[in-house]
Amino acid sequence: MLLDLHNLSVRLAGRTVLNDIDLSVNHGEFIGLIGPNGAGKSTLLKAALGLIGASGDIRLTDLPLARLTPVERARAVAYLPQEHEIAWPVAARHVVALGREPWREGFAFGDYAGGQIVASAMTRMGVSHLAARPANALSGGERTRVLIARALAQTTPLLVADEPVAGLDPAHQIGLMKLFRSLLREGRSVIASMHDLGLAARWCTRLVMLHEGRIIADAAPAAVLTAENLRRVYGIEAFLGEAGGGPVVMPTELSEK
Ligand SMILES: Nc1ncnc2c1ncn2[C@@H]1O[C@H](COP(=O)(O)OP(=O)(O)OP(=O)(O)O)[C@@H](O)[C@H]1O
Repeated sequence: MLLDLHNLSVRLAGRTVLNDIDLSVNHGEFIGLIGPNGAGKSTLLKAALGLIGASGDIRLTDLPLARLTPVERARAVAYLPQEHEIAWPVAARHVVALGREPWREGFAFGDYAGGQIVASAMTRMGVSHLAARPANALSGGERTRVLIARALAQTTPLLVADEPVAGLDPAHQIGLMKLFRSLLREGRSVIASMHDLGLAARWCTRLVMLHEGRIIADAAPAAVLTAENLRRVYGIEAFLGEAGGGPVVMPTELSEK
């Protein structure tokens, strides 16, 4: 098991924001974490990584999270936060190279393998041509892709991404979905929060639907994205169909109250 959450609860400012979450991530899964604004998606991802306090059990790569050192954690899981910001005017290639930090040996002389991994992560995200550009002067979508390249360069078995497709154009959205799927063939897994239900339906192997801090569905996409669940959780009607050999989910209207 890459990640195992049991009885996870989070209270923020005196309010229970996550309630009794049980969730396991195995090798080779692309899990879409869906749910309306404020459902608790970011909180769940942060709590799972130990970035905010939570009660319950968290196991990462079969070990209690608290027993792992920061370097061991960073070798197990890479995290793309929701704010895709880079404040410093450093070259994009240096931002991606930060992903290699957890793997740097004390007195390594040159890092040929690391350099190759950084270059390959940049190629996979289509940002090689931006290598020398100051990262704080990139467009929003370019910055997001640089930060995803950094997470890929970390070569972790698990990638946790908070709204990775936000701000990407349609071609880069689909490209990223295909890239995540290709990681599964390497036995790696991805858990990503998403608002685009069409992309989630088509590319994720499993969807976890959060509503008011609780998991209300955890299954294959078609079983989670039902008319009833969409009405209850999002208050929307949607076209549910099929095209090009895969499911299509297109929100169409607000449900009647
Ligand atoms: N630092 C905080 N202090 C108090 N409440 C918080 C804090 N951070 C988040 N919350 C609350 O916790 C709930 C869950 O927030 P969270 O950011 O996890 O939602 P989300 O599902 O990621 O939403 P979105 O889709 O809008 O990003 C919200 O009601 C939010 O207002």
